[in-house]
Amino acid sequence: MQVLIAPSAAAVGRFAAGRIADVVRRRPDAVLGLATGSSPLDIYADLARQVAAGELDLSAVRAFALDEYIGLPPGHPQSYHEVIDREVVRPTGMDPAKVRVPNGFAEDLEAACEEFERELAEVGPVDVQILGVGTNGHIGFNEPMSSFASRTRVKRLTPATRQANARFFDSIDQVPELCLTQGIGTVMEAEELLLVAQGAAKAEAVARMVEGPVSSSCPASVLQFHPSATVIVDGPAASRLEFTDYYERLS
Ligand SMILES: N[C@@H]1[C@@H](O)[C@H](O)[C@@H](COP(=O)(O)O)O[C@@H]1O
Repeated sequence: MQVLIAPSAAAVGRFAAGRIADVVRRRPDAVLGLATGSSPLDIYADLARQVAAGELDLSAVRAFALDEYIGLPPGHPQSYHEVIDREVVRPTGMDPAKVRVPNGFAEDLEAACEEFERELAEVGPVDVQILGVGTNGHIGFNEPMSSFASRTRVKRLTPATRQANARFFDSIDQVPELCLTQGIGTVMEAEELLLVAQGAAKAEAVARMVEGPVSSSCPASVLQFHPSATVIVDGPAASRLEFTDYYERLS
């Protein structure tokens, strides 16, 4: 695992976007793994800036989102389908026909998970998977105690995650209780994992992920087993790390 400490939250996004842009310049139809949440927003903003400046073309990229709420109607502004469209696809000029989000509104959710996995197997592997980390160490919506072998499936959100995501809704009652998420086994098949975290609220999760034992009590710790995982954090998110001499500081 490579750990990089960036001088600011914005620099985390800029540096991660640079890595992704390099992959797409080498392979214009690269397969990207997209994450939602606040953590990757600076990445998407920087990619959009590069596209607007004519430095990057994302129109041939294929992309798969990590997760989706169950039960939000199509078009709901907080459904991840909408979030990905609004924050990633439209600003960066990706082709919506090449972007897949698990279908949380399917009548048969198991079949929707199988179809998502089938398509990922056909188009994949994912070249670069973008990840954030929850304060409880979750990746995607793989909450603590998720199996490291898990595939795309229905999961129940923990009260802590519903509370953390309530800021995107009018009240916590509106936050769905169930979701679809790529499994940890699914995520680990990506060629490269790029996890970003900013702010002191993530410091403990970052320390457990990077320096703690590999355990499903902190799902993100599985990144220690990935052959090509990079964690990019700002100073506050790095503040609980003990072995900082071993990590690279970006300038
Ligand atoms: N499902 C998402 C994750 O993909 C995200 O990485 C994490 C952290 O969110 P944030 O980046 O907003 O802190 O929790 C959310 O619930």
